[in-house]
Amino acid sequence: MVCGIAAVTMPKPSFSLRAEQSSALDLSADATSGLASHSRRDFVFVVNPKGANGRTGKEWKKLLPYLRTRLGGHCNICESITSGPSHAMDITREAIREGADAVIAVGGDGTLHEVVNGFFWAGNLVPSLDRRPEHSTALGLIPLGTGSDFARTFGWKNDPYEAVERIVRGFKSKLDVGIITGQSGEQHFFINVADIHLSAKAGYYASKFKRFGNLCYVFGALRAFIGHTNWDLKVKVNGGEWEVFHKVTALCIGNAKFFGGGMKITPTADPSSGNLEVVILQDFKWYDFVLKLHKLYKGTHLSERNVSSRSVKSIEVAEEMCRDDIYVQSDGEHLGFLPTKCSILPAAINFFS
Ligand SMILES: Nc1ncnc2c1ncn2[C@@H]1O[C@H](COP(=O)(O)OP(=O)(O)OP(=O)(O)O)[C@@H](O)[C@H]1O
Repeated sequence: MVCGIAAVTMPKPSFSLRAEQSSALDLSADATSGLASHSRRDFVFVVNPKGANGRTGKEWKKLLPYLRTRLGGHCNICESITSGPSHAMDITREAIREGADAVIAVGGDGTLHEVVNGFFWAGNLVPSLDRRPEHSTALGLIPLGTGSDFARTFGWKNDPYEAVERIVRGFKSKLDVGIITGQSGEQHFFINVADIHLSAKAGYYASKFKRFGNLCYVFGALRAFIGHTNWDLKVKVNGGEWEVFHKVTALCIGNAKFFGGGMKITPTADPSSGNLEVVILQDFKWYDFVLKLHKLYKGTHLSERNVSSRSVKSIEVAEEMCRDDIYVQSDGEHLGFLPTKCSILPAAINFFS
């Protein structure tokens, strides 16, 4: 048992799920037998109240009564509001350790990214402390962000009611997770797209303009063009030889298809394929973006002369000449600068789909 039927708001990462069981619920005889702890499923909703400029928090308040009606009969609904960046990660780890059946990210791609990273600790899936070894916590998503790009791969809209119905239906599929290692050697996990150079720089600046909604991506891109140069990058695929790609504008590594608020950048990616799809844009000038933007949004850019793509299990990317200023991001979150390494963890997480 993770927490009571009543929604519980937890301002700090360390919430004792089991402690709430006895106070919030009268489990009477079952509780003493130890069976009741697993008789109702425990679903933890990790809500970023500041997502989409605060819209996530407002929508969540409206959604909660509906959620209770649809799920409350079968599950303990545990609401956990994040207090700031990275909090979703801590909440998720704690919930999994305490035996939650599902952790559901409520917010945008940044919140989902943090929840996914919370499934891991020191490179491994976080184990549950009080469940059978075969128990696994499922991941869910109520997309309520600015871009909500991950949801687009499945054709989902920012519709929280539809998302609740998916969770009620309970159908799950296995999702691959990308692993990305930054300059410091520290591992991070991504579920959507990791990208390098211009797009990552644009993402970095877009995060500063979120108050303008989806326009943040336009402002971010315009800002990123200032001082941008297409650089030669070294790429090593699947542990092979280093290969030089000249004048790289952006290199994108997709577990899923969309980034930047709806751009279908890695159109052949499939988060259940066991592969990452790499798309490299070379020697793009600013006017190429004007002329080819519609193709990037539709995902029809792979046939362009200066675009290449391939399916990989792992990829390493480094500067041909050391520069230390080539941006790297994963799932729209700034990670640092090159060099970087990515690989895939196939079928790592059960996902409500
Ligand atoms: N309570 C909080 N206050 C401020 N920032 C928060 C809080 N909780 C989480 N965050 C941060 O907000 C960032 C953005 O949130 P989120 O991704 O949910 O919304 P978004 O940026 O509007 O959507 P998208 O990423 O889909 O464009 C997250 O990366 C997270 O670190």
